[in-house]
Amino acid sequence: MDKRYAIGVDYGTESGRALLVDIATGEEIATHVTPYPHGVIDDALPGSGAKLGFDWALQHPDDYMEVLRRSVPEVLRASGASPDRVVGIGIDFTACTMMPLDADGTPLCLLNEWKDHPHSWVKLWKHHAAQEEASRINEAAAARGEAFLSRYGGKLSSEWMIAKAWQILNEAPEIYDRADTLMEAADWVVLQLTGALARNSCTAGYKAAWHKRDGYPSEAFFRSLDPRLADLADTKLRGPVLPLGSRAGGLTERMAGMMGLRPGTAVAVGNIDAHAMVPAVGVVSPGKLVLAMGTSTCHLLLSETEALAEGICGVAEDGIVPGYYGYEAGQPAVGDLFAWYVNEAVPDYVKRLADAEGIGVHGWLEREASKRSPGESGLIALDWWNGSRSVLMDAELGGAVVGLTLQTKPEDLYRALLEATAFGTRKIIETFADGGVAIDELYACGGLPQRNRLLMQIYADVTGREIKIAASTQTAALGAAMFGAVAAGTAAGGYDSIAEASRRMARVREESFKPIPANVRIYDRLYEAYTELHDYFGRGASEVMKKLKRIQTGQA
Ligand SMILES: Nc1ncnc2c1ncn2[C@@H]1O[C@H](COP(=O)(O)OP(=O)(O)O)[C@@H](O)[C@H]1O
Ligand SMILES: O=C(CO)[C@@H](O)[C@@H](O)COP(=O)(O)O
Repeated sequence: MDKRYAIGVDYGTESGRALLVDIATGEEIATHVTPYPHGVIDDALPGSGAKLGFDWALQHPDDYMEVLRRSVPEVLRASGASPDRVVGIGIDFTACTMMPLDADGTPLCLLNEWKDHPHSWVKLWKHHAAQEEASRINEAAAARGEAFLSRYGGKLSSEWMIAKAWQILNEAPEIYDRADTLMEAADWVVLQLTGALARNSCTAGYKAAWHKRDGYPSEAFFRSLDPRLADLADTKLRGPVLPLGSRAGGLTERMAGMMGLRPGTAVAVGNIDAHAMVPAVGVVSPGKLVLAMGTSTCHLLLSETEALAEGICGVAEDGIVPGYYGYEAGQPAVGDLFAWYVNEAVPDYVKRLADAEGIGVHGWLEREASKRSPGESGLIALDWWNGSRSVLMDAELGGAVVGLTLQTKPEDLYRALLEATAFGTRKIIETFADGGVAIDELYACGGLPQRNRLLMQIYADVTGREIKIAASTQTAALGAAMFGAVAAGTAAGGYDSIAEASRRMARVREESFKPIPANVRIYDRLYEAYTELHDYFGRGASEVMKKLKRIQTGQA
């Protein structure tokens, strides 16, 4: 029988990758990565050099097109697959990564008139400069007893659509007025591919407070924030919201020509990167927590019921796999935290030793830290280098390391940072359980599980649970490809459900990480210390982290 393929395009924080997959077996035939030419723009705008404010993070929309221009033709070339055999294409994206568009769907930052204004650019998920708006949204929603708030653990994040939209309105009303729509980058790329405006239920549900039955928050709520926001849902956020796996449309002639694919090839609605990974590790039923571990970690879980637990970032019906409530929690700095240490704080001698051995700084630190046993360093750290996105949901919190002495070594600190992220994950698991959301099994995917064995053993020891690892090293792109096959449907050579696609295409590795009882006992005690610090700095006993932030940003 002739082979059939799907292409998944995964848009990460620093780069995008295309993956061509055999849909009968899940075999990954070819992959290609395109680093974003402009990277993360957090200092000054390209072109004008206009300086950006504190906590800003932008991207260039043409970088997303560059991934399609380079990586898709490259996977076709490398695989030798005929475009006729590609049944569907799906994409996944970081989120909320959003931008203002004009009526033609052109990002305002690509128009001469607006290109020098920071608010016309794509705001990346980790743009944290809308915290003031987020705090006011949360106060207003709590005061009005808005039902949507409890679906987001009691707080909407500064990373999300409404806070970012309001920041644009507050700081650049002329850009807000000029924007015909505000759109997730995931939906914008689908719009480019198909010409169809089709928002997806995943980003809408998790990032724009949209609900399958109730829609967006009410006009009255938006009006209570600011009368100018009253019609936000009907104007800037308008457009159909379609369930995951829906066919947004077919590839336009122009895009098909650009990528070397067949016009009309099915294109799935967009998806969030972490959420796309769930079916790609074979998880399409409740009780299995998926840790999508990369720059950040997202924790994803399916459930038959809607429980409004404290630890969640969001719960959305059909938000991950249609037919279930999907829960999301997250830690916004994990790989990024380790990267910070390696890039900003590791002494030169470590770099020299690692270079001499040709093993890379992470590899050297992992090896040396593995020689330590739990608790030996006397250190404990809080993992909030990029704020807290779950349980506390507070972007103004910062990191901390307690127990430093003159004997502390770089590998001790590195290990303390790995452990801090594991404690943060345990805190999320326990908060879910306390809120009535059962977790029976742990699965890990993303870039980190294959890169750092010590990290995964620490996670098994700290959580006291076995951790199964995805067989695929590009789980998000694989998930996106699966949704591409579902968008095609069996009639066009794909699948009719993501559960079926997952059964055929997803696998976990034979090897898993199992807890070591002696380590579990020590980590139980260290976790008590973590919880003490977590509650002290995070629940109001000490305002010192906020005080520092106020001094840093020049507030009273
Ligand atoms: N050996 C390692 N140990 C721990 N972290 C690592 C290691 N190698 C790379 N990283 C971190 O992994 C992150 C990238 O993860 P990846 O899943 O590839 O990217 P993304 O989340 O952007 O899709 C970076 O933050 C990097 O610092
Ligand atoms: O916020 C989400 C998912 O909800 C992610 O897109 C965001 O944390 C970015 O994830 P990465 O770690 O860069 O893949």
